[in-house]
Amino acid sequence: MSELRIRGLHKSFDGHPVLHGIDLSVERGTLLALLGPSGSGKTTLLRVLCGFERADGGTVEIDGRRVVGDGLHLPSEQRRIGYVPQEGALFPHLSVADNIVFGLPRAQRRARHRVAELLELVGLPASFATRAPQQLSGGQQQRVALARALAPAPTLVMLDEPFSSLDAALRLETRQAVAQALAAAGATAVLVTHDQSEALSMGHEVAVLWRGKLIQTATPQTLYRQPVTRELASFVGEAVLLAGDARGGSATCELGTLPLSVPVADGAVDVMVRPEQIRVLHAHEAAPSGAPSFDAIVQDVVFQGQDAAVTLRMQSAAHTVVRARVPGYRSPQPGERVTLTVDGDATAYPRG
Ligand SMILES: Nc1ncnc2c1ncn2[C@@H]1O[C@H](COP(=O)(O)OP(=O)(O)OP(=O)(O)O)[C@@H](O)[C@H]1O
Repeated sequence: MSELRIRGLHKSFDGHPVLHGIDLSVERGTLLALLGPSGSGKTTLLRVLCGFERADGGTVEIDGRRVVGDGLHLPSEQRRIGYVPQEGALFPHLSVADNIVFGLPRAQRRARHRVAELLELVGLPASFATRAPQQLSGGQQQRVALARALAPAPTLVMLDEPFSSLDAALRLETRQAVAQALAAAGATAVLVTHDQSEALSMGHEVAVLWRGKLIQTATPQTLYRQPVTRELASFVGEAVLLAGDARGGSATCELGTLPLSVPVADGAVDVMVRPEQIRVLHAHEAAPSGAPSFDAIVQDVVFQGQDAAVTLRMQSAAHTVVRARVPGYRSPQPGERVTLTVDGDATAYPRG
């Protein structure tokens, strides 16, 4: 059953449309990542759902109850939404425990209702209850913000770029802790982010907002492997795009004839593969039997430890330049002659 159901939602500011007819459902107990570039309307959608902004049209239902539609605009406090903002969300003059119970009825506040249980849920020791927020790291503060959002047992939890102020190592650790806490609480959640790796790693589903429209809602795997537009392919990861010709469920391009994950009409296409699908074989290595292979010269290597980004000039008539991503320990040298093969399916976008 859908915990959140949005139909035909519109919102404009000063006559400029920001959300155009959004349709979206989030199933109970799942985490939906709402991904989009800056200015695509993510925050506006979140603010309309929370009741901080009025929609111009459309409907919103939370747990089967209409909160927006036909002139209805239920106040935020009646929507049973837990909200985790970007940063600075905790009251500095209150202890961790007082922050957690802040939104609860007075009697529960006094009884420090479920503080130890909620701290445990977000992976923090019970002894943190008496600390001041300033005595916690940024990631720990965001976990307390989540505990506070979960305290009133909301129907829906909204997280607005909650990791953006954390450094890389803390971000990974906090993401994991938050995902585990949401799953353990059985929460239905919407995570707003412009970070594709965050959306792909945390979302059960990812919805992509592009210039105020939802252009694709899919599992992380499908979104990454079969993005619906070339622009989206480049936004959710690195994309290698080559001119080609589609015929009978395959496409032929400078990297050979590749099976298509989704068939398209025969004709001129742009073929998309991911850089990690391009295997770079050193001169002494043989291509897997039967696999077409292509000569190339390494132009540039950016070594990043775990892996390396390799720019290659193909030794075909067009001398096309492609980018591959290889494991760091297999990183080739600039100027090296190599052989390329491609693993897996491609995605094609009809031209014209
Ligand atoms: N209160 C407002 N008044 C006028 N225009 C607004 C208002 N709020 C947002 N906008 C405009 O709506 C568009 C979408 O903004 P929004 O903040 O929703 O995007 P976003 O995807 O959350 O971006 P970011 O990732 O940068 O936060 C922008 O063009 C913005 O200027």
